Parts: sequence; structure tokens; C-alpha cells
Amino acid sequence: MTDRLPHEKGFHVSWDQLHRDARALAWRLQGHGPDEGHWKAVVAITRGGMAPAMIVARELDIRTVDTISVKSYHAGGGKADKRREAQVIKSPDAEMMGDGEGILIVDDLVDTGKTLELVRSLYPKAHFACVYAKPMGEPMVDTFITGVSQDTWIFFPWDMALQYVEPFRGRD
Ligand SMILES: O=P(O)(O)OC[C@H]1O[C@H](OP(=O)(O)OP(=O)(O)O)[C@H](O)[C@@H]1O
Ligand code: HPA
Ligand SMILES: [Mg+2]
Repeated sequence: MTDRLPHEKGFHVSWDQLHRDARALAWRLQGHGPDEGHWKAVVAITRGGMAPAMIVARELDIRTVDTISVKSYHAGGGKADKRREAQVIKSPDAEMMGDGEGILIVDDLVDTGKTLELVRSLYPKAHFACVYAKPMGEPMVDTFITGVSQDTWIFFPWDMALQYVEPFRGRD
């Protein structure tokens, strides 16, 4: 949690908002697949890409869904080291993936672009789609819905809970 504190702004996304934005992503992608507008498969980048990928697959009627698991870590070992590296710890079906041609790869957001840079290097011909994007990561994504500033932290619904808040004016 501490590495999130330097972010100046918070962008809190409800399940309803995520559903709307992931649907908007699907609608934007509609008809742009290589095979008469269709993609062969949707691949979610776990874990954050799984909910958006499910919604996109449902909207575009794509029944073949796979996952790629990417773990990011601090290169120097400690959190003080700001260099982040990414590593694939589970790959999708290699025969299906090929060089990515005809595959739609979905993640919840692109931030620095490290995750997508790695996945792109493996599947250069895939189409990369995210619901949200920060400026540093934009060159790595082909299609996204909402851009936020680099100093914004996006809070996803699976990381939040409803809780009591004090009235704005507080008590006397
Ligand atoms: O553009 P980047 O700087 O690489 O950051 C974006 C990635 O970071 C988050 O995933 P995370 O690695 O935290 O794992 P998770 O999806 O399992 O929560 C997010 O879901 C993206 O996949
Ligand atoms: O803004 C963010 N929100 C949630 N997870 C993230 N991973 C990288 N950036 C973010
Ligand atoms: Mg992720």
C-alpha cells in the first residue's frame, strides 16, 4: 500500500463503472478483428485483466479465452528500488498464440507499460486493449477507453469495500 501513497490523485472505479467501460472497450473493438472482424481468442493478463476480458469476450461472442500471468517485481529486490521488471510465470497455449496474429490481449490498465512491453515482445502481432491508460504506457496499447494522468492511482472495485465516511462538515 505504501508505494501507492505518492500518487496525488485517486480514481475510484465501481463495478458498474468498470462494466460500462469494459463494454465500451468491446464496442470500440467490434469489427476490427483480422478475420472478417473477429478475433481467434481473448487472452487476459492476470489478474486485473480477467474481469475486463470476460466482459469483452461476452460482448464480442468470443468463446476461446486464455490467460497469461505476469508478475512484476522490484529489480533491486527492495521496494526502495524504483526499477520494476516483469516476468511471465504462466503462458497461454503456444499453438493457439503463434506470433499473436488474430489474438486480442486484454488488461485492466497500462501504467508504465512494462507489462505490455513484455507481452508484446512475445506476441508482436496481437492487438493490445486496456480499459484505462496512463500517458507513459499509451505507446504500448492499441485501444483503450479512458486516459488518466500519470500521478493518478486507479482503485479497482475488487480492491475496495463500502465503508462509513464522516459527514463533510464533521461533528460540532
Ligand atoms: O504498465 P505497468 O506499469 O506494467 O502496470 C500495469 C499492470 O500493473 C497491474 O498489475 P499487477 O502487476 O499489479 O498485478 P495484478 O493484475 O495481479 O493485480 C495492472 O493490472 C497491469 O497489469
Ligand atoms: O493505478 C493503478 N491502479 C491499480 N493497479 C496498478 N498497477 C499499476 N498502476 C496501477
Ligand atoms: Mg495486472
